[in-house]
Amino acid sequence: MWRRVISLSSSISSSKSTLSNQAAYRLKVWESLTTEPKGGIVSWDKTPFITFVLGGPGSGKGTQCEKIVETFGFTHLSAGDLLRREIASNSKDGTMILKAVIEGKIVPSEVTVKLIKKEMESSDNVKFLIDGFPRTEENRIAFEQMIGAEPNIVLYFDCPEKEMVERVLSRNQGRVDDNINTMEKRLKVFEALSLPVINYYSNKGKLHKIDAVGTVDEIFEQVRPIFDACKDNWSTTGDKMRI
Ligand SMILES: Nc1ncnc2c1ncn2[C@@H]1O[C@H](COP(=O)(O)OP(=O)(O)OP(=O)(O)O)[C@@H](O)[C@H]1O
Ligand SMILES: Nc1ccn([C@H]2C[C@H](O)[C@@H](COP(=O)(O)O)O2)c(=O)n1
Ligand SMILES: [Mg+2]
Repeated sequence: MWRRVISLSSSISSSKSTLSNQAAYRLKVWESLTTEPKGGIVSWDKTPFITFVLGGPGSGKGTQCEKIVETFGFTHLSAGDLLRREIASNSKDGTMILKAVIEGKIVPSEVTVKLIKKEMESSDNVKFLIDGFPRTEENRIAFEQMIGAEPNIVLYFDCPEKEMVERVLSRNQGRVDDNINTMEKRLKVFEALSLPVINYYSNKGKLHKIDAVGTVDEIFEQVRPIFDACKDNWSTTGDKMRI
């Protein structure tokens, strides 16, 4: 397995420029389409507290989100889960989403942000963990434009590729993308398109980098103080929002 990951790493640089070019093109198209926010941004009764949860495939985002929900009362919105729900419900975008997920590609931002927005609007909570999003600069800009908000903090679970591959291949949850072929593609996409987003938040001083190797409880002990330190920020938020 390790050997396969090493060879994958060496192929990343050759594929990166193509992926980046595609992303830059899509970003340009997106920006040209979104001079005005579509469908109106969310209007809040109380200021939301938004956490983006980032990290490579299998780095443990969902696992840590469950612990954050239990301990700090956040609402967990996993972009991947919302997209899988669309596939399962045979919605109009279901086939397109399934194809993207199997190929390890990123679904167009407008589709994903609409799903997130719907969940945020119908929630009584104002503390959100948005897991696996934004995966690209296009995702990030779409969120800002369609939701009209930015994250308060961003968590980044930093995990070696070897560990991510092992975790994904032993996950056993029946996911169509938990196989070595899709995983190799997802790792390339993560490096080419998601790392720039992580750097963006690092430059803004919003990033909390967490070493994602260790037991689930050990990792959570790095996460806990981040939220303890934010409690004052969200204690002024209420529990209702409206459109
Ligand atoms: N610290 C850990 N040590 C060992 N295994 C872990 C750890 N954290 C999570 N796992 C396991 O690794 C697998 C991947 O974890 P999880 O689903 O939380 O990752 P993820 O970042 O949400 O992945 P994806 O981006 O593919 O949704 C799961 O089977 C989970 O039980
Ligand atoms: N912002 C996102 C999040 C997810 N996807 C697609 C592509 C991913 O490989 C897949 C699974 O996501 P995960 O459960 O690993 O977070 O869903 C996307 O296109 N855009
Ligand atoms: Mg997950």
